[in-house]
Amino acid sequence: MSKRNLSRQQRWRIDKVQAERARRADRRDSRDGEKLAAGEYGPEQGGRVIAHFGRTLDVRPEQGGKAVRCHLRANLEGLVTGDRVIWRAAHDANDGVVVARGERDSVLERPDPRGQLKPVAANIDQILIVFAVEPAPHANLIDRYLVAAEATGIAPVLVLNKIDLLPQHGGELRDLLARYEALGYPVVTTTTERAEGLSALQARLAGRTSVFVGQSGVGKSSLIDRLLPDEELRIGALSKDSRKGTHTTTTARLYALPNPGSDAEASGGELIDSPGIREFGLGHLNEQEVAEGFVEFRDLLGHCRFRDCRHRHEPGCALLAAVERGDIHPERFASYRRILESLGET
Ligand SMILES: Nc1nc2c(ncn2[C@@H]2O[C@H](COP(=O)(O)OP(=O)(O)OP(=O)(O)O)[C@@H](O)[C@H]2O)c(=O)[nH]1
Ligand SMILES: [Zn+2]
Repeated sequence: MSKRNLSRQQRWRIDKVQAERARRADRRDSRDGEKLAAGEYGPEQGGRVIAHFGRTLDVRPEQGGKAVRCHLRANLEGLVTGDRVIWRAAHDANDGVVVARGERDSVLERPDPRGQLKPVAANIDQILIVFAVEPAPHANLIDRYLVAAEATGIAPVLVLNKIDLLPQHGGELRDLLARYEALGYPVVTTTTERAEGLSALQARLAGRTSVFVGQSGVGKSSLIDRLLPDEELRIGALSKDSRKGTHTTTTARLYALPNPGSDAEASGGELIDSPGIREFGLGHLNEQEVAEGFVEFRDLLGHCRFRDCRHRHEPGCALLAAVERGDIHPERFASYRRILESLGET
């Protein structure tokens, strides 16, 4: 539902709250400035944001150890979970201050209530699109997720869960998966019903930062519960002290996954999760971006006879010709058309 049409009074109240926040941040920042000048903070070190609550962040030190609650210098805006930062630990307390943000390899954005794209997480290596034997996926749904993932520039991976429910020969689902594998997408199968049911997924997660997306009921929570069995890990490995003030927000959190093997020190990979990340919309994409989200279209785009070809019935359309030849699967092309039709609906 859209919350874009805020009443004037609501707007005024929001502006007032924001102004008060900014004033508080300014006061805190001038205190930080004094403390920094007075040498009350240790040397600069690297870290990664594992959660954020407004201007307060939890930062995991690069060299390991518990996360530290930090605040931001006023000149730093828009930090998100997954960001790499430079920070300094306070000498006299169990907190710190973030002084700089590192370059981002990637950023995941979502529309805010006003419809503006806002970053929600950074430095993600792969988007795991979870679907399941039940509820059976519609090819169009997988394509929608793939197009949205392609638009972020982050590599998508397809995860078929609940393979314990798969009929003997795999049926239509196997054919569907083969189609996506032929397009170059990695496909991983999982089940939470068997001890080794997650090993292919764990291998895929190792050494990377991932997010899970997918329709309701496909088993995202079940998978994540199995990957992070330890409640302590889920809370984010904060020290008891800094956990006290933790707000119960729906902020994105970064979790270090335990290595399923015997070597506890090796990286099992990292996971960034929040309800806002799991839901995935296409509303902000235009026609060109949707077309580019179909990997097999890319080399053909720009080769239609008419420069403004919309790939409907135009003569000399490179996409339609590729469908004719069998180079583009008709169901993928139908998906493309259906996504275009749905663009204006949200
Ligand atoms: N048979 C079978 N059932 C599973 C498997 N994984 C999850 N389920 C069941 O599927 C149902 C939905 O799982 P959830 O983990 O809640 O799904 P979700 O994707 O997190 O759903 P939302 O929270 O609505 O987004 C639950 O009843 C799970 O027990 C599996 O591998 N095999
Ligand atoms: Zn065309």
